[in-house]
Amino acid sequence: MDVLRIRGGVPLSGVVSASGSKNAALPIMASCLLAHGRTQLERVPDLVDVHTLRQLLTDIGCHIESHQDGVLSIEVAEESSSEAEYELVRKMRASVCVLGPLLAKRGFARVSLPGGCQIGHRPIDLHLQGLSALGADIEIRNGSVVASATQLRGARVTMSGAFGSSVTGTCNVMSAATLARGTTVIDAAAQEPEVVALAEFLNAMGAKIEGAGTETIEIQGVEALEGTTFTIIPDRIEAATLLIAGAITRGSLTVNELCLAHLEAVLELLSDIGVCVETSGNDAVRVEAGKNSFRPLRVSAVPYPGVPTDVQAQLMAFLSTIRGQSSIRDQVFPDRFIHCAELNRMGASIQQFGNRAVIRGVDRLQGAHVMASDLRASAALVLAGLVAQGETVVRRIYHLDRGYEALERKLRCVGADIERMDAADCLNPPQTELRYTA
Ligand SMILES: CC(=O)N[C@H]1[C@@H](OP(=O)(O)OP(=O)(O)OC[C@H]2O[C@@H](n3ccc(=O)[nH]c3=O)[C@H](O)[C@@H]2O)O[C@H](CO)[C@@H](O)[C@@H]1O
Ligand SMILES: C=C(OP(=O)(O)O)C(=O)O
Repeated sequence: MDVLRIRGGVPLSGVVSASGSKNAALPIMASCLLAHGRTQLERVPDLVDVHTLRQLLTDIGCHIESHQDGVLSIEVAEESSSEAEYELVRKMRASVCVLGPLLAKRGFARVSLPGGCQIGHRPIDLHLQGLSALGADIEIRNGSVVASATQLRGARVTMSGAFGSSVTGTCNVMSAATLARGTTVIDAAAQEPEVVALAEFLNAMGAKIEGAGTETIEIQGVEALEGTTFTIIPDRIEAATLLIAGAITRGSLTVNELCLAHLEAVLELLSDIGVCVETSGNDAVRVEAGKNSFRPLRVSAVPYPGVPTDVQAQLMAFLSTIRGQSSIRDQVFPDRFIHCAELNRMGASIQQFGNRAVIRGVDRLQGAHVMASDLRASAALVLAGLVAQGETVVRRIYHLDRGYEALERKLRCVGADIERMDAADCLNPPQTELRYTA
């Protein structure tokens, strides 16, 4: 099993590019099931979740070819199987996004209940209520959702749950509604850029969707959708992770090929902390953190356009290195705090109180052997390792590989001392000495 070994303390400097967005690419790939003819997707990130979904789509009849530079062509070759098996679905949350398209196009879907990151309770009741409202018969049988419908009908549905709107729930219902008879209105729709990207993609295939990016989405059903060509939006979570890598190492780092508009809350937060943030056009940001003194602060992770829950762990790593007391509340996934204990192993001082973590900044983190528990927790541990004194070994990086394209290569290009190696070659915990600030 691979691990990442990081020797911390190098301020990152230079230029690095954001990849295409995982969370936009996955529902878009799933929605290719709705179309006749071939779709060409550009800027698809090369990461494990994309490979997993590719396998799943192949199993249910898609013909998929990879071309150079992240170009993927997807065409439905046959429709005899509409069953997404546990072995693949358990590996990632977004596999549930095939449910709506299969139901709308083939009238039947059997999809294992999804896996994904262990970041707390992750029901799919809003997906199922939405699809039922469109006329589907749905039951849970032996760990799978079994859904059928001869013809979906437009309806008014809500995506409002106890912790906000569901992102993949909105994607599922919106894509199913494209082929429903009549008009569907989704109230309390998720407003994330990935939902907007999916709506734009579906419209490019011939759907009639309005209002994506607001809390009300209206979809007029059409008879059929046709393949198209579409470019995946930049990954705002990866971009934020890279910017925090620049800041936490007190470096000077430019991230380009990102979408500035999608990162406003994160950039404002970095500025509030005291990081010098310079933007250039709509697609590049430089963080300069060498000589600044930073301020602790209170952050709440909330739905878009606020600070994303998917950046919460990475921010926590950064705040751990800033003197004074900060706090982070996660209002989307109130239990998403497994990384606290691992950051504390590196000398951080973090205490969890319900959906809030209180962080007392320390002068220095120390290298340690740590274990990744989920995708963004892995990223947080890598960031902590980049600034820690001595050597950090991050284990279980298969979580990281699910959602980051070539992260260690990108970090190495801007100066990080980071390498992937076999766990067996990295057995001895590093010798470090812990020094806390009072
Ligand atoms: C593949 C993908 O795009 N994953 C993202 C997506 O996950 P995902 O779409 O799974 O997350 P949701 O937006 O559905 O979840 C948001 C909140 O709603 C709750 N909920 C969700 C569905 C439901 O049917 N009932 C319900 O109560 C969840 O438990 C959570 O508290 O959005 C999350 C929130 O921005 C991100 O962290 C994930 O990276
Ligand atoms: C939580 C995430 O992914 P998933 O929803 O696939 O578990 C994520 O991308 O941070």
